[in-house]
Amino acid sequence: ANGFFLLLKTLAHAGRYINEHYPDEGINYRQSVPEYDFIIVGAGAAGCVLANRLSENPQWKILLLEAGPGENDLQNIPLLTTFLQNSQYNWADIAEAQNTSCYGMIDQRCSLPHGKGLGGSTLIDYMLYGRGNPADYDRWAAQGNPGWSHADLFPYFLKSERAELRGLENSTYHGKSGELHVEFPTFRTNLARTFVNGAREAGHRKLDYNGKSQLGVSYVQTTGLRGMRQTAYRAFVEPVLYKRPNLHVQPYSQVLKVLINPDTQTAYGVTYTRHFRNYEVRARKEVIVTAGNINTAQLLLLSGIGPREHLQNFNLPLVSNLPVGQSFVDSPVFNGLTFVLNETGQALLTDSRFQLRSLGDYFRGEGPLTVPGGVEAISFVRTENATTEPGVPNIAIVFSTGSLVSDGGLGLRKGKRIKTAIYNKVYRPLETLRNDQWTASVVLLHPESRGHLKLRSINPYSALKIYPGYFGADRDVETMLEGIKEAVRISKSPAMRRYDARVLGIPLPNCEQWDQREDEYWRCAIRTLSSTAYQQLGSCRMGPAGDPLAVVAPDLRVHGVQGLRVADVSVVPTTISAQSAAIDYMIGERAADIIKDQWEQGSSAPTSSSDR
Ligand SMILES: Cc1cc2nc3c(=O)[nH]c(=O)nc-3n(C[C@H](O)[C@H](O)[C@H](O)COP(=O)(O)OP(=O)(O)OC[C@H]3O[C@@H](n4cnc5c(N)ncnc54)[C@H](O)[C@@H]3O)c2cc1C
Repeated sequence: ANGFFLLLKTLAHAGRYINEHYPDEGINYRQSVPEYDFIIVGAGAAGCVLANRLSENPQWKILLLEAGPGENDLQNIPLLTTFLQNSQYNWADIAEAQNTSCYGMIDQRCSLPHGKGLGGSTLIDYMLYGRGNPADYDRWAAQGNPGWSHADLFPYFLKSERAELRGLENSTYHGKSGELHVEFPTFRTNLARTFVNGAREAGHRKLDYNGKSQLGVSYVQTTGLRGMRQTAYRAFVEPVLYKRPNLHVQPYSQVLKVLINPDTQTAYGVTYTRHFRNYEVRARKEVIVTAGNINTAQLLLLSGIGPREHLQNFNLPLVSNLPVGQSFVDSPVFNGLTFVLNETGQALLTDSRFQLRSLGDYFRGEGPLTVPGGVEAISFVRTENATTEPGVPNIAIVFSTGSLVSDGGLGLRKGKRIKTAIYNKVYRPLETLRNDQWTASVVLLHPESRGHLKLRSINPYSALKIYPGYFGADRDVETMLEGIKEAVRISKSPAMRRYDARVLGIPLPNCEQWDQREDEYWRCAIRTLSSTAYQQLGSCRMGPAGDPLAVVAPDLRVHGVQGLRVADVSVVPTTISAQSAAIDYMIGERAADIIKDQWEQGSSAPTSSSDR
């Protein structure tokens, strides 16, 4: 399959070339004016929803500023997902060296990809659409965040969604008239069907994980539109941009600082850079930061909002002393559980004729290229020793056909920074093996371990120091181990035994002192090959005044500052039982309603959120 993946990679490069040489084509960018009502920083899922909903009011002028480029159809092929981490759409942050994890990554530093461009992380994500568990949101509300219980938020999930899910047409758990298409990929391998059947035999119920209950197995629901990636920008901004002269969008515009009047503690605009020139633009009403979990924290810190001592170390004048970056949490995934089959022809792109035909199929919205990164099914599991509420999973087992070598070692291996010595010893032999493989990626949904973020310098182009802290709590390793055992149990179900699938028998070089039948081997493997599951949250956590961990109030205003809100996954106060895109869309919807309520009720500014 290497040749075919090289072809796909070439297509992706062509897309990059087009973006770089014709940067504004097809983006409908309009030159900004000196003042807007609302400035939105970052065109990720939440930012795009906000741009759409706030510009519904023709009296309001909205500016959406985005640091990265526009999107490109050539890169919207879902199967290309693993390559996109090596594209211009990734900020490509790298964590600091870790003591308790990332042993298998170059310099013990795991990569932390997140999206850059119109659409944010939805440009490069795996497109899985999952909303988590009602209990996740009830936990937020119970911690002093009125308006954020599941009952409050459920309508917002439905509002965004336009479900076209075969078999769930009459489900009341799905929205039918929103902007964001949600579908099952049209293509399925027999191996995925067997996995779902095997999981059922192992006691997992087949269900809609976005329905009444979440514990069980399902084919993945994705944010695709007839097989093509649908980014947040394409869903929420592109369709309205020409119709709304009050909405301006500027790619290639990186915000450097939020401008805050130190006397009134009020945000009044931002400075940004575009094509090597700096600009200042003012906000009559509010600046809304939706720059993602990492960059939102960075922007606040650079603007004088953060822990007093940390800002003092950089001689940054303090605006509000808040724990920005202190509640960073990232769910790890273990990608090292690969099974080798006794058969060939079951994987996505094994046959060369099939590969070429698949390009034609793709343009009809069919075929294997519509499967995001090879991911086809998922089972949400509550393991025996789980501490989550009944019905709330602590592990997700994500099924994909193939293994780390299926993209020719060109995508995921590079994206994850896996050491060459490990790849060569353990995985490279699979490149020439005719037998098919499948991988169970085990995701820890509710880690106890916490990380944190710090400024590296006051240079806004310099990446933050990121300490994800994976497996700082031993308990997280044990939960992951339980997840691995459950995946192995599924592999031994009668349905799956048909393929006589065996766990890949080559041990990781740094764990060789243990036998693969011993738990200790897997504990070592977990700390070696786990990395981000792309569920980073909480760096600007939401909570009431007086909550020592809170950065924003339940109405998303930054504590102690007027005219400034944060409205993305960085505000999420506790972990969720899903990946984060659907949650980010929901936060955008909820934020838009809060803002409309506060400004449309009266013409004056909302009163100050609590000072501390
Ligand atoms: C590789 C990967 C796979 C994922 N897979 C899934 C999945 O399958 N399912 C799922 O639900 N979730 C997934 N996620 C997570 C999901 O995509 C994100 O949680 C979600 O999009 C977060 O949205 P956000 O708005 O908070 O941030 P982002 O989407 O990251 O958007 C922030 C935007 O702000 C811009 N920005 C940042 N700083 C500045 C600045 N200073 N000035 C101007 N603009 C700025 C960025 O360029 C970016 O476009 C994945 C994420 C990644 C990275």
